[in-house]
Amino acid sequence: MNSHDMPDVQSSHDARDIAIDQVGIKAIRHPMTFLDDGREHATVAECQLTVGLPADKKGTHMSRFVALLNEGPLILSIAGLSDWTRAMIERLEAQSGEAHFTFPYFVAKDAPVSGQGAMMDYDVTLIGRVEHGRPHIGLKLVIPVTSLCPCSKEISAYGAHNQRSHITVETEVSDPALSLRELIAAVEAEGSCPLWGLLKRPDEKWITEYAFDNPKFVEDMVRDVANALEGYPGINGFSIGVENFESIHNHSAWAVIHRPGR
Ligand SMILES: Nc1nc2c(ncn2[C@@H]2O[C@H](COP(=O)(O)OP(=O)(O)OP(=O)(O)O)[C@@H](O)[C@H]2O)c(=O)[nH]1
Repeated sequence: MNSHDMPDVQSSHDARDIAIDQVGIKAIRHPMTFLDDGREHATVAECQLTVGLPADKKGTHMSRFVALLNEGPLILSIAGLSDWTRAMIERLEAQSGEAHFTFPYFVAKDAPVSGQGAMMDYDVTLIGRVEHGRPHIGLKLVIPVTSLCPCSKEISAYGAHNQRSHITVETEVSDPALSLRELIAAVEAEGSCPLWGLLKRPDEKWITEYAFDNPKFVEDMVRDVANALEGYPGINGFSIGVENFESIHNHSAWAVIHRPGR
């Protein structure tokens, strides 16, 4: 029995008269090449692909999302995301849709003193959205840094507690030529110290002293990142969340700043 002889339940009429904002698939992993700064980055994306479904339609065409992912290699860039999302919506015979791709983005970084190179990974989500025919590109970055507590430094005879922190930035992209690598570098500079994959002893001494000379509360970091992103070319509005995985507590310190886009 081929599919033409089978009942097409998804395409049947639905009498409840309730439109669905987003329906589709999530948590599907797929090999992907991400283009940024003129370079190809091999990675694996976790995808969430959805479309809007009109009130009178029973179901969407679920299999078509997967078919689209598998049509040739998945090669994406910030600039190419809108076209991919449009193609998805067309394929699903929908009017609106969203495509989320979450993946580790690897940057080759040289240690600050020894210069030894190693990969460092950042979690990135690219979000393509088409609504009322208009494309929008969203971005979510999770950037790990070191933070060192200014209070602890001030009150202690020696040392200061420090920890790994996550700076999460969500923003709308207004210029598809935006460089992800440069944006990550601009944000990570606002921690007490950036992270590297590989550090030899001279590097470890350097980063220990660098963080000690740049103590920051969670409030300092969220404000400094907001300052760095205010007027940053190629983005429109942002939300910044900073989480310090406190080494002196079994809980996190957390701060958020929202700046709506124009
Ligand atoms: N809409 C919908 N589909 C589901 C659901 N659960 C499973 N399916 C999918 O139903 C799919 C088959 O339906 P379609 O994608 O419409 O397949 P088809 O009708 O053969 O293909 P088209 O003619 O392209 O629509 C399978 O890929 C399943 O993943 C669900 O809750 N809703």
